[in-house]
Amino acid sequence: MLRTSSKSIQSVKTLHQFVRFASTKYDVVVIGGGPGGYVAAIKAAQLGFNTACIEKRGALGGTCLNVGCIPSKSLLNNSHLYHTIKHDSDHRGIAINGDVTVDFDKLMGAKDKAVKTLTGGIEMLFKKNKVTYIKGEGSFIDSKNVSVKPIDGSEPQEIEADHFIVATGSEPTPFPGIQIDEERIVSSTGILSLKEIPKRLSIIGGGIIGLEMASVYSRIGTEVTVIEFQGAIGAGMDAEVAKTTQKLLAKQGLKFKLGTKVVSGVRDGEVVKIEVEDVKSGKKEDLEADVLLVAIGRRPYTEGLNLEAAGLEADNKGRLIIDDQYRSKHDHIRVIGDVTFGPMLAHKAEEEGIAAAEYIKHGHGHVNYANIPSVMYTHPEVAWVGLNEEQLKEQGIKYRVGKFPFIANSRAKTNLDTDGFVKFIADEETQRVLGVHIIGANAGEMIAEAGLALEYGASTEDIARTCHAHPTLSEAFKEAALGTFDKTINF
Ligand SMILES: Cc1cc2nc3c(=O)[nH]c(=O)nc-3n(C[C@H](O)[C@H](O)[C@H](O)COP(=O)(O)OP(=O)(O)OC[C@H]3O[C@@H](n4cnc5c(N)ncnc54)[C@H](O)[C@@H]3O)c2cc1C
Ligand SMILES: NC(=O)c1ccc[n+]([C@@H]2O[C@H](COP(=O)([O-])OP(=O)(O)OC[C@H]3O[C@@H](n4cnc5c(N)ncnc54)[C@H](O)[C@@H]3O)[C@@H](O)[C@H]2O)c1
Repeated sequence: MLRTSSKSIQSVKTLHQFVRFASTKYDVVVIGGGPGGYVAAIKAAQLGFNTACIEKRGALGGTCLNVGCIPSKSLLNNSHLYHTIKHDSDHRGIAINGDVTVDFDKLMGAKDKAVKTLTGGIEMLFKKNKVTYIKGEGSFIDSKNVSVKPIDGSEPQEIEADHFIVATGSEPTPFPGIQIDEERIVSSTGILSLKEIPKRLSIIGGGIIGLEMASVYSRIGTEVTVIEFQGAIGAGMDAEVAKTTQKLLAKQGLKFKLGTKVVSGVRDGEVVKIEVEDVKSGKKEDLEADVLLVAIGRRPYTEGLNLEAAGLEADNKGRLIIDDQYRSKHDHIRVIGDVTFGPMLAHKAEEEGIAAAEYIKHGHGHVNYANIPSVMYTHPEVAWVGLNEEQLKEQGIKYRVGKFPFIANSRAKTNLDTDGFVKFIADEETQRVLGVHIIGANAGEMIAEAGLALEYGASTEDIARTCHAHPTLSEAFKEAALGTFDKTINF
């Protein structure tokens, strides 16, 4: 049952005013309905709190379900399927009699359907768990009250809560001087909803968004150029894996301009003119594209939240400042997900959502920040968890590497899909798993086994002595573990 605060009852005179202006009180109010917020709200309700979630988008699921993880994976999966059928069928004994073409509207339609089903599913979960879904923009009045501007244009509503969980997410980092119109010069949102397949796509940023979207469009016929400021792609991948990834993506037709600075990007009618400069030599070059994607990272989003009224503070990158229990300077306002510290990943936000609700209820919660997997859903996929060689060298930790290539794995051979390898990094003395880096088909699924190993402090010998089914790609995982302390069997 909802409770109405005595403060607001005192201030109302008529029943009409009471209905319009009474502040509704909850135990827990979550601001933002993305993977962090919606999971926190469900968990809080499951723990017995009277919970509401305020979301202004008009759909639950946040960036991830609406304009991030889900639509991008739909396009990645279906473009991969198309590419495989068109270019990789003949030698598998599959004859295509007739044209294989892309119906771009339907490709986009399949993506929209996946998004709609999943975001609608969260509404059902809210109903099932008795979370009140408030559709509007939440703005702090003070540290105990928020005002909600409903998206249907009705009167603002005041909400009071004992606890707040702020999960307002992130937005694309703008490129100074480049104007996004979401038509020709697009952010990650626009690239997921283009009206037609561009002939030429230039992408600023060779990070995860850049490479996933480069893969989608390259597979369906677009000429793609990735412009990256650093000397390597992959934004934080193990250097050896990043190098192999670039080689394989280049073989698929992607062009890379590494160590290259973008000077300007301007729409000129139906084309975009881009001026770039070699970071080392300073040599300038003019490029032209039909679409330019700006994907140089994301930044925390707090617009409209009225941080000052609640006394919330942000650091110089806009991340809301919290302690190790997600508490802002007020114990009853916690902050999770992209809007605060840590990797901007949906599963990280979800884990924090659970932990924040548990902290409120029990005073303790758990997220292991040393064990958050990353996956890039290109083909082959790239996945990693734990530390990479560069980080270990920096920290002066002695380690051993075990590697196993998919070319020597029987299942990969039967699948005619043998690119990539599994790389284990283990402590030199104890063989404790320190990091796992995989490039290969299904790497994103396989990395879960590495996560479990890290969580339980397994040694590579524990893994090598665990029976893995034959023939599976996971045998490469087992053999790479073996390779850190003994000879591999099949390579
Ligand atoms: C193209 C793309 C692909 C991605 N792919 C992956 C992937 O494959 N795997 C992965 O792990 N991560 C992926 N990410 C990252 C992932 O989307 C984010 O890490 C994740 O969504 C963060 O969750 P969150 O709950 O912190 O914030 P968000 O998902 O951003 O949700 C915040 C929500 O809060 C709402 N909000 C903001 N302010 C207010 C307010 N004042 N009142 C009410 N509501 C408000 C917003 O409307 C939004 O819906 C991808 C991102 C992009 C852009
Ligand atoms: N599969 C996934 O898990 C997935 C998919 C998409 C996005 N995401 C998340 O979304 C976030 C944003 O993704 P992203 O790809 O925008 O960021 P990113 O941090 O992954 O990559 C940005 C890249 O842009 C480069 N860059 C920055 N400024 C530049 C400039 N001026 N010129 C040229 N290059 C420049 C960086 O060096 C980096 O390589 C990431 O934190 C990522 O974790 C995750």
